[in-house]
Amino acid sequence: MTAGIDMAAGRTERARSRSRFIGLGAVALVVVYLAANLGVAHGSYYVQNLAEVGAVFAILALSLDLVAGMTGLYSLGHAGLFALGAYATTLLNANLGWNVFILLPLSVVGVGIVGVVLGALSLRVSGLYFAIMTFIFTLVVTVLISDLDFTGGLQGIAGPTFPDFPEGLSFLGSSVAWCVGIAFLVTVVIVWSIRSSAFYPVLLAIRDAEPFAASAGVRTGVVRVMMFGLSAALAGLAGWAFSFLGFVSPGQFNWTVSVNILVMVILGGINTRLGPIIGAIFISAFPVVISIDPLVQEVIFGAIFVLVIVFFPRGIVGIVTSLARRIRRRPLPATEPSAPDTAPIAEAELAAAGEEPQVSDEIALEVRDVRFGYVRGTTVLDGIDMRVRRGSIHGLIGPNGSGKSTLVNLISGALRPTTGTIEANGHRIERLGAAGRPARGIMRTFQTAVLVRELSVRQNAGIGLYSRVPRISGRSLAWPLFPSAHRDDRAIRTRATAALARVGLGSGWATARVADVPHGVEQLTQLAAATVGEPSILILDEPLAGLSSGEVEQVSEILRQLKRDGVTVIVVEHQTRFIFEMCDEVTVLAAGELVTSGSAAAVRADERVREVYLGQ
Ligand SMILES: Nc1ncnc2c1ncn2[C@@H]1O[C@H](COP(=O)(O)OP(=O)(O)OP(=O)(O)O)[C@@H](O)[C@H]1O
Repeated sequence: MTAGIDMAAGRTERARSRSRFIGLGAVALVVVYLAANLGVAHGSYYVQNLAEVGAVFAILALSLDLVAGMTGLYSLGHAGLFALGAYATTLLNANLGWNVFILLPLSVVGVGIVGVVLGALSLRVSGLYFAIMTFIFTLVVTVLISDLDFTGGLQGIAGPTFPDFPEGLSFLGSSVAWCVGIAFLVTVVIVWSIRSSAFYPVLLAIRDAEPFAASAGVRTGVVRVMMFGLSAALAGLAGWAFSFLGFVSPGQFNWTVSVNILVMVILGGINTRLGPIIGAIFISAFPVVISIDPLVQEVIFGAIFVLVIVFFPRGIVGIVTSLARRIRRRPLPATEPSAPDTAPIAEAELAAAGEEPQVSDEIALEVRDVRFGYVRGTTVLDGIDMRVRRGSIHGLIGPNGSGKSTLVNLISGALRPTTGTIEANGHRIERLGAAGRPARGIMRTFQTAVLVRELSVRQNAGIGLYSRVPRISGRSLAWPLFPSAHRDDRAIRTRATAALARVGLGSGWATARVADVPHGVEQLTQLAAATVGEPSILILDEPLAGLSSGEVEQVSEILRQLKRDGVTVIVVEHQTRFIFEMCDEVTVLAAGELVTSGSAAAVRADERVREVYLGQ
């Protein structure tokens, strides 16, 4: 007991000194930033221009990393968005005399709205098609600014003059250097804040494991569009700041600029804190500092880029972090989740539970006359009825291709039935998307674990709490500044740790990256993510696939415990022995039709089941 208290005290002390360290680090960074900005603002024209252009491109690279790195949207539209910010500021100032400080929110919000519209249109397609759509956007913008009379055509137009500091502040030096520097700082704060927030794992889930994110309650399409809007707004900010550096002309915003911004992100290190900044500084400063023949320079750039992509896909920062990880690497626990390091459900807890709880007669979930076909005119499920009693373990079995996963996908909202109704906890849910299920108390796992491989086991488990954290996306813009965010971080961590312990994954696994853990641990992590939000209905699609006999026994124990906790469990599984041992009731499908549904004993004895499923 004393040891436990001492350990807790030790942890608190460590946490305190860690946050003191982070606080001191933040103060040191601000001091370094202010000193650097002051130095630039007093520097020569050459130094100022180098730093200002570098900072503008760093804003662009960070804004692109928000979508390319965090949500997997490789945009080639950022030069177009950048141009809109720069031209809007220049033209509205030159022609209408609007103040540059009024043009700041206008550029940011205006380009942000363009980004939302472009994102909403382009996100109907993905991957390569998304890149092409956004590339076309940049082409259209550059054609327009080249051909229209009032934009100054190919010659361009002189940008507005940024007002100097008033007399008393003239010791600060160049006001443009501060303007660009502050725009850069604001971008860093927003992007880093999102990276440090509880929303960040959710974004990576949208990128790498979309069905998992949707099953946790994330409206993935909406979040993608909003992220693209935010990224566009930051590109608009870069354009606003850039307009004060001299002339704006079409050549500064053509499609090669979009490619360059992407190269900055990838070369520096995609989805890393410093990578986009390092990439932007390197690519924008290289031609200025090393003055060589442009052709030779292009060749050197190309060679560096190819080498990095082939050998170090995570860029310059990736090289450093993988070296650091190699030095720090800690051994993982034994591969069996029931090994000593893990914490299988406590014996005492099981003993205290006593007799198996009675299953109530209340219906938790009812499927009525559901029909579905993947292609119009075909039928995969034909008039399925299924009633699941509250607190029961309900098995769903049938030969391969009988429609079990399809039915599970209809219940969990990944698909919508052609006709028929689905009612859960007294609410009709058949028209509600997957993201609406957690609010109705429904969570699920997948046949093949769908997780974010670069995140830890605990971070993945925490994603299951998404729908329980209020305004998580909005607060992520300034996450460290909200006291409530610190409370949420702690709560997510504590609940995810507890959920992992409930499925037998002790602290040894919690911090391991999913990419490094064995299959059994992945399956249990899915289970922890699905149960962390304490759903009333849990759907498990083949939870035993690929598990060892020890792990199967462990999953059986977990199901028994869930039943004791009053959770209704629907389980699809091929291992009939497990199904008939574990389940109160079983529904059998064959070729998309209902064969029978009833108590496990009755179904087991049913001749039709033996024929269609057991092959007897
Ligand atoms: N995305 C899809 N598009 C078209 N047809 C599909 C799709 N997914 C499944 N099917 C078809 O629907 C039918 C039912 O498939 P489903 O995966 O639901 O069966 P299952 O009982 O879960 O099979 P298994 O036990 O092999 O996972 C099969 O004929 C399958 O080929």
